[in-house]
Amino acid sequence: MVDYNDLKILLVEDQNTAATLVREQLATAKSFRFHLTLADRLDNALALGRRQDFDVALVDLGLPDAGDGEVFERLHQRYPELPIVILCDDDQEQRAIDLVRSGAQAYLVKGGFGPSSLANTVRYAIERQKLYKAVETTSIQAVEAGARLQTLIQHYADAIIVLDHNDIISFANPAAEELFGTSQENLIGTPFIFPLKPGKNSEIEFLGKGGMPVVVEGLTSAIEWDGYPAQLVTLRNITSRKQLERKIDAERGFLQRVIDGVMDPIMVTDLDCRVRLKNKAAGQLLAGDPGDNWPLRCHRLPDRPERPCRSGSSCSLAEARKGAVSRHIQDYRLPDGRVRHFEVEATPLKSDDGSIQGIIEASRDVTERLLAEKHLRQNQQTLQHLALHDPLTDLPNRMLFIDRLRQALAKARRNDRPLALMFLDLDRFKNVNDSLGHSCGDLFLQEIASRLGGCVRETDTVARLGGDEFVILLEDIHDNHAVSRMAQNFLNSLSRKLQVDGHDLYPTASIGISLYPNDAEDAEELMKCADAAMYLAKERGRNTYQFFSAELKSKAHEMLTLESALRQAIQQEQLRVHYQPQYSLTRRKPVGLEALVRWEHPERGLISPADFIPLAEETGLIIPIGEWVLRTACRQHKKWLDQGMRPLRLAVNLSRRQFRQNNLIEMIGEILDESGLPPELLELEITESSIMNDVENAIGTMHALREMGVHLAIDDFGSGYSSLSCLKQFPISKLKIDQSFVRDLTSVAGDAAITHAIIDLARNLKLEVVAEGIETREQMRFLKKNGCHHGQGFLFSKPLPVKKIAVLVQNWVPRFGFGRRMMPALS
Ligand SMILES: Nc1nc2c(ncn2[C@@H]2O[C@H](COP(=O)(O)O[C@H]3[C@@H](O)[C@H](n4cnc5c(=O)[nH]c(N)nc54)O[C@@H]3COP(=O)(O)O)[C@@H](O)[C@H]2O)c(=O)[nH]1
Repeated sequence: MVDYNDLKILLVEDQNTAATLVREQLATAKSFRFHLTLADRLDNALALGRRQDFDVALVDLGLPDAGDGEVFERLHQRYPELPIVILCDDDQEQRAIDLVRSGAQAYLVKGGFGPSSLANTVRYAIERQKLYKAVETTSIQAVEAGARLQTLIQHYADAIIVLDHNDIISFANPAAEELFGTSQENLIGTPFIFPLKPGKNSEIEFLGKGGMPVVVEGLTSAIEWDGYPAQLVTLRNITSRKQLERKIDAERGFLQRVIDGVMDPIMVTDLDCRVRLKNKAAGQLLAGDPGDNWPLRCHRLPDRPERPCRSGSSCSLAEARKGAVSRHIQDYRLPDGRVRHFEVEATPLKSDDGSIQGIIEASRDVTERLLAEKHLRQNQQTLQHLALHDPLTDLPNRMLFIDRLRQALAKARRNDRPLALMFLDLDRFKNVNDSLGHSCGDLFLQEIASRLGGCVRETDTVARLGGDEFVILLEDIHDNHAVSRMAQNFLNSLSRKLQVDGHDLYPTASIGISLYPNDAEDAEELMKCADAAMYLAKERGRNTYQFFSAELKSKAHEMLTLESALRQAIQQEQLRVHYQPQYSLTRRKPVGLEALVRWEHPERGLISPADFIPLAEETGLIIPIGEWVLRTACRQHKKWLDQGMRPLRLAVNLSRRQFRQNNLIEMIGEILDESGLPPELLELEITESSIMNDVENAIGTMHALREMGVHLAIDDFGSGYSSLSCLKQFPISKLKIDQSFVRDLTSVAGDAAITHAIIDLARNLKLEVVAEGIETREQMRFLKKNGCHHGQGFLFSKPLPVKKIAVLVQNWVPRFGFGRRMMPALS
């Protein structure tokens, strides 16, 4: 700061007079107070300037050690901010003016100024220097700012272009050169042809350097340039960004096409339930889908517009937030109004850091599947019902009954309560079936089922085991009297008149009763006891009921013991086959042999098949026993043939169970093959009841056997219920008159008449006829006289073991009235 109260003035003057004059004039002027320092040489002046800061210097042009103007130049050079006033002579004025142009602030011509003009000039010089300094500082700053702006523009990444009012480029920065691939000189003066909207971002695409497509984002704004209105255009190269965007778009498009190709709806929602991505199928699902306006709220919105989502356990988002995959069934109402069921699998959408961003929902229309499953369930229920119920009466079948019985037993055991089981068998139901036909039989059984159902409490169970067998489970019974009353109720209810197909029927039944815990403790035993009691009821005249008794118990026990002994007998080969000859009553010679099984018990001796065959039939043991008998007899007979015995017909019994055996035909074929016995020498005896049980299947089996060449005979004929119309269809070759008729044919007129009728029937049907159980000559004569072809019985021979029968057959001599000589029977 200049202090005019203590102005420091350097006077550079070599002449004392002139110096004194200056001092005096300054003092006289009194314009300011000053301190004057005199330097008479340039060296001094420069040295003084170094030691002290002067406010102003008055400099004489000529000094002894410096030439014209040199003083100013050196001083100004050394102290450029020091204001200098040149003191010159008249002839030096031009030189002084030059020096003012070179930086001096003012000049005074010696002798030409007074005190005030000197003081004013000093003050003027100081102030001018200050002003100059200020201007200089401002200029420098302006220049620096301009330079910085220039640098920015030069290095700015975006192209900057200035267009004049004719859209001619008047300025372009290096980035513009780079963008357009040409120099600034070329650009300037060139028209700018791209359309840009003022104040708005516009995208322009053109071919840049090397013909490569370039995309720029341009913005234009109005400016003043060199005093004229102009447009400032900035262009940002967004080619890479665009390429990236296009790549992303392409990938997104690809992804979209891929998921659009998936027929099932796929949807990605964010945590705000907004749909971020969806495929075509999902779009079609969303009723009211705003199309391009998506992302829309989550798919549940159409249902519940007031809430973003049906939260709760079924909400996929709730599960996804926990990071779990969830599956649920979701109903969608399609735009056409139909409601379809979708199985939605919701998987959490995770970001790279594992945080959950949203949810991926893949849905599948399972409407048809659910429908099919529903039908399947219904079918299964139906099947299950069918599996557990009797199709004719809709009563529980054996399987369900046993299950209920077991449950009831468990309950009875827990509660320490007795229960009763009734085994009910209709009396002579077979007659109904045979005489009125199966459809009437079915109606009959349905009515019986309904009557039985009407007699029981809800807690009791009535079931049909098959055929004419029913079982009834009575729970929570109080005493035997109550059970008796119930049994009598059943009998009473059944015995009411029943009309079937115009026929009046009066059904009766035999009921066997077993009690828990008195008779047995498990289901199977209870059933056996009731069954045994039912047989007793049958024996005692039918249409009655019987409780299981101790006597029956011991009989049942006996049967059990027999069963296990019979099993052992098979294993230990205690069975034997005996043979009984069959004779031609006219030709008086053996025509056949019947194979009959025997059980050679180690302790009890020979046991009759009548004692074990029924049990074997009941337990199924008849299957291995029957096969063994057939195999043994066929082998034996072949052996006899090989030994030269005359070919006789071998008769083997086929039980009811064997006859229904699945592999019967294969088994017989295999035995014939294996034994080598000609099939025409084998005759299978089938009882009437075996055939009549299931006539249709029986006929099929018989035909198959006939085709093999095997002969068939109906055993015990007359004791069953063969319908004559059926008989015609049977491919049989023989009827065997039941021995019950033969036994009394000479004494009971009815038996003789039946026997006669059977023989006539056989003749009419062109069948052979054989009478069994012939014990007397009278019987034989009667039969022979009435045209019976063959006979079998103790009169000729009892069934004999292998060795004896062979002797008998080989040494056969007619007797017993066949011939003249009478011989005792060989047995
Ligand atoms: N499924 C099979 N059943 C068989 C088999 N072996 C025998 N049986 C059947 O057992 C029942 C009893 O047989 P069995 O004690 O052998 O009695 C037979 C003869 O001994 C007996 N018979 C023969 N002649 C007379 C006689 O003059 N008087 C008289 N009281 N009995 C006599 O008849 C039985 C033969 O019967 P059938 O078979 O009907 O011709 C019996 O039902 C056998 O069928 C076998 O291996 N499998």
